[in-house]
Amino acid sequence: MPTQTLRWRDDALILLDQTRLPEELVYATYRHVEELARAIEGLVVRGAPAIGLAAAYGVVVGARAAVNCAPEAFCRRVEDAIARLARTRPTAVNLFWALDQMQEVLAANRGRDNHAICDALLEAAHRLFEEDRQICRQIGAHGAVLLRDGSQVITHCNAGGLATADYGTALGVVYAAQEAGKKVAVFADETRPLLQGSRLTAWELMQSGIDVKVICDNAAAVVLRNEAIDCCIVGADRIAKNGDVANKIGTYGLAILAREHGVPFYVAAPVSTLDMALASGAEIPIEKRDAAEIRNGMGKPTAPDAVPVYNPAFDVTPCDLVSAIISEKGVARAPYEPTLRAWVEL
Ligand SMILES: CSC[C@H]1O[C@H](OP(=O)(O)O)[C@H](O)[C@@H]1O
Repeated sequence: MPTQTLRWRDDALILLDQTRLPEELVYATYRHVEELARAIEGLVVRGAPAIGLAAAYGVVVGARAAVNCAPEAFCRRVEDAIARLARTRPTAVNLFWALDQMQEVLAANRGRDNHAICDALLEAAHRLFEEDRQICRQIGAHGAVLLRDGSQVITHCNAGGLATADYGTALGVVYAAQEAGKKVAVFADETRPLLQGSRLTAWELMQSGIDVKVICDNAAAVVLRNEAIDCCIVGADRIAKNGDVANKIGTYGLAILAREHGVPFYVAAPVSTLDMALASGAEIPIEKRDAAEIRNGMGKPTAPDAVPVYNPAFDVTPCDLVSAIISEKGVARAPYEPTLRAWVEL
């Protein structure tokens, strides 16, 4: 993964602007919480782990902007930053998990001077970033054993280095298999309406020299029918304790197609994507996004401008369609709850 999704430099958060890919490699600098919040809402940075990391650094941005306030006002401003970042996107639980980590650091350092609190918050954000890099590689290692040399896989959306600190979750499995000497060919669903597959996954895999073909989302059925597909592998934004998986819209349909064709359907995600407070996927909040994303697909009219639109950004794949869940702790198979609980408690 030759480019960095996000990095902290000169007291600011630098984001690769993923809305400009694949045509342009543009980095943007964020020193204000509101600007960063809008960047998360606009998918400048996207992908469950990357959203969490951007928000963690966003708390540091907010703290530094308030460092000259009186202590109580400073802490209020930091908590306001956390609250604003928590309102950006509702589905990826990693966002709330990361913000909770930052809230704990603030609470543990109350009473210290503002600069010391800023330093503690920055140290925590860096720790989360480095942990994510390691976790993605652990997920990759666990998942790579599921792929044979010469595997053909279908992915959906982008769960690669662009969705994480780097390396990725679903694509991390592909990278790890390739590093283990196994040749892997990827069919990347374009993933309407925002085309994270054709714009981001294809770009990322080509940068890494991995065999990739882009397919229309509605071609996945015939690819599963006509090609020797070994598995489907996707990321996740939130996994309920029974193993139901919220992921990019279209994932549920791909899982049904995989089952119809007798192809394993794997989900790769860090433990921070588990939401053990939810009994099932029915309780996962699904982000509804603006109609313009469908009416003006990536910038040009593709539907009447007054046509009503239904644009859920995610769907839920029932656990019975999931062949295995791969995390940094290992590979879980149904029934999922006991293993997921052990992963969270380990
Ligand atoms: C590694 S999690 C990536 C996950 O996030 C994507 O959603 P979005 O691009 O809207 O942030 C998609 O659901 C991916 O599977």
